[in-house]
Amino acid sequence: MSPLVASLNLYDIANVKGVAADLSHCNTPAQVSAFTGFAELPDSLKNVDLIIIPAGVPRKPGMTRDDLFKINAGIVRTLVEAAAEHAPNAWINIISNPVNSTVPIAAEVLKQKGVYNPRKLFGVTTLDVVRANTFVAQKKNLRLIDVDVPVLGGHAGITILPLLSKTRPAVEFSPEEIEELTVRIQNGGTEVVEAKAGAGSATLSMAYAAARFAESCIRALDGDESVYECSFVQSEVTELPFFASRVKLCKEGVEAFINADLNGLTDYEQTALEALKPELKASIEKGINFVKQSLPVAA
Ligand SMILES: NC(=O)C1=CN([C@@H]2O[C@H](COP(=O)(O)OP(=O)(O)OC[C@H]3O[C@@H](n4cnc5c(N)ncnc54)[C@H](O)[C@@H]3O)[C@@H](O)[C@H]2O)C=CC1
Ligand SMILES: O=C([O-])CC(=O)C(=O)O
Repeated sequence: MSPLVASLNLYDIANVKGVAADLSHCNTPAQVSAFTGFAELPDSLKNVDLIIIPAGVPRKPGMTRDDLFKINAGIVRTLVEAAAEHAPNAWINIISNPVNSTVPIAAEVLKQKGVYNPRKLFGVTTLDVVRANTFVAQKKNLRLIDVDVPVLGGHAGITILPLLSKTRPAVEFSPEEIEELTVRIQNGGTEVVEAKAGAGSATLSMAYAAARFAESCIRALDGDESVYECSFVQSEVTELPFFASRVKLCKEGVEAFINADLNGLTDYEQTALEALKPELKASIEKGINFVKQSLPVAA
């Protein structure tokens, strides 16, 4: 199989090139194409295997990701409707914020279209893992390539739950370091939004994260049986219907949840997990209700 990757409105030309370049070392002849809208998808690409959706407005200083809902909810709904029609079997990677709501929106749209496969719908939270690995490596003078920190929950503020106690290789952190690192990881996106002072949010680091996640999807599609990533997916690891956790990927999408990550949490992590649930639940419900309460799009 030769997985094809269709990407809708990737951030900008530089990022399209960044994703394409990063994917070029895959063993599979992956192709990356950018379209100005999925309706324009050429016939020859109708059966793409992977669709990446980063379309939508970014934050400005002072905004939360949820402030983007008003505009981005409709954009994601429209693109997923088109994806359902043109490539109903494709895996979908949702980057557009607020991910905590846009993934449930996508799921509802796919359900309405009768093509929902929860194993193939992913919210891209890879940037949280990239940040966690980077900050821990810097703090502990480790080689970045050696560090792996699972980040669970969702993709906004306190819903981002880095499990520092599960860092590989095993690392000791003081309570002060845990607090400092957790807050820095949770606020990484906001830090960039403020530094860019109105010129957008994280762009190149997101392109890197999108490329990493897309490459993992392609490897799994191609039969690699050792692919693990954190992602915001339909989930049963907590009582919430969607939750980011480490998942094992296979040709058919999510193969298994790595539930073990939630065993033996520290008191700090357990408290943070309980604290994030009401916000994440509300964001999920907001997305679901947006689709359920919308008038059907005229045929
Ligand atoms: N999941 C994550 O970790 C991250 C998510 N993001 C999110 O990605 C989204 C895009 O951010 P940037 O690339 O920085 O913004 P940008 O403004 O640079 O690019 C947005 C793209 O969306 C397209 N677009 C706008 N309205 C559209 C519509 N109605 N239909 C189709 N395409 C449309 C634009 O043409 C443009 O190509 C934002 O929602 C941002 O919050 C950004 C960084 C990290
Ligand atoms: O913070 C934002 O608005 C963009 C984003 O999701 C991130 O950088 O993690």
